[in-house]
Amino acid sequence: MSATVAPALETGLAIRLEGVSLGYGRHAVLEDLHLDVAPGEVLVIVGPSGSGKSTILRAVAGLLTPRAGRVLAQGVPVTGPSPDRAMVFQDDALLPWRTVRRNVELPLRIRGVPRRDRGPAAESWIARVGLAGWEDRLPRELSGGMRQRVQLARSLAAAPRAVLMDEPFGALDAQTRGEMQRLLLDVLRDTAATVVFVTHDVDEALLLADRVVVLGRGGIGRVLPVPGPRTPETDRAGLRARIIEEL
Ligand SMILES: Nc1ncnc2c1ncn2[C@@H]1O[C@H](COP(=O)(O)OP(=O)(O)OP(=O)(O)O)[C@@H](O)[C@H]1O
Repeated sequence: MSATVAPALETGLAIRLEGVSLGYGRHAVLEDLHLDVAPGEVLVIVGPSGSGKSTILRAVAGLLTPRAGRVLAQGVPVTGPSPDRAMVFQDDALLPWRTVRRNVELPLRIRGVPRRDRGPAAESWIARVGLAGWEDRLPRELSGGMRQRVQLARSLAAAPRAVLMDEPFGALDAQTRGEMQRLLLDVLRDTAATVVFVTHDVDEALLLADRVVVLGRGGIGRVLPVPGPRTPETDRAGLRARIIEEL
């Protein structure tokens, strides 16, 4: 009898900030942050411009080394970027000379997925974000909303264990933004990834989050659980008022 070993299911990353202080050169931005993000959780950091939201995300991504404390991913200190932690930016971060397909294939290549498997995997994600038929276009031929769809496909194609999203819909018009929020909720249902999402829009935070972290002038303020279900219809007026009070 041959024993078969089931492959380990990929789960979301547990992320922990342990007494983390962040800054640039002599400029201190945030001191002594403590935060736990559970595997598979959607944690949204909301705060005004300049409060340090992107700075926290950069530290989790491994793009900024803490001045003190540690960022841990699954208990292991983060020392640099990893394909396990995909980033999605507000600005279009696609490679302009690569087609949609070749942009989405990129993380698959980095992950070591064989060439023959990259195309089908990329195509399925491109279809998933509603861009079937656009595979061979260049980013400049797409609208801003379409480019963010490609970024979303690219970030999820290689099944990262965490997705770090920095105001990904900030530059979009209200209607496109609403479409992208619904798309994100939809695709996240099929992944186990932990999501850390940064926004200054309280309504966006309440729509997407399992928990909202309020980043105010004194650093991390309250961490508030958001009641489900995650639909635009759920009334979260009381919570909204509390968050705005904290900001
Ligand atoms: N590369 C950098 N060098 C020096 N200072 C920086 C750098 N990036 C950000 N800062 C400073 O760090 C602070 C926090 O910036 P950060 O971009 O994290 O804020 P934010 O909350 O994401 O703001 P926004 O919503 O406007 O993007 C600000 O005072 C900013 O000027």
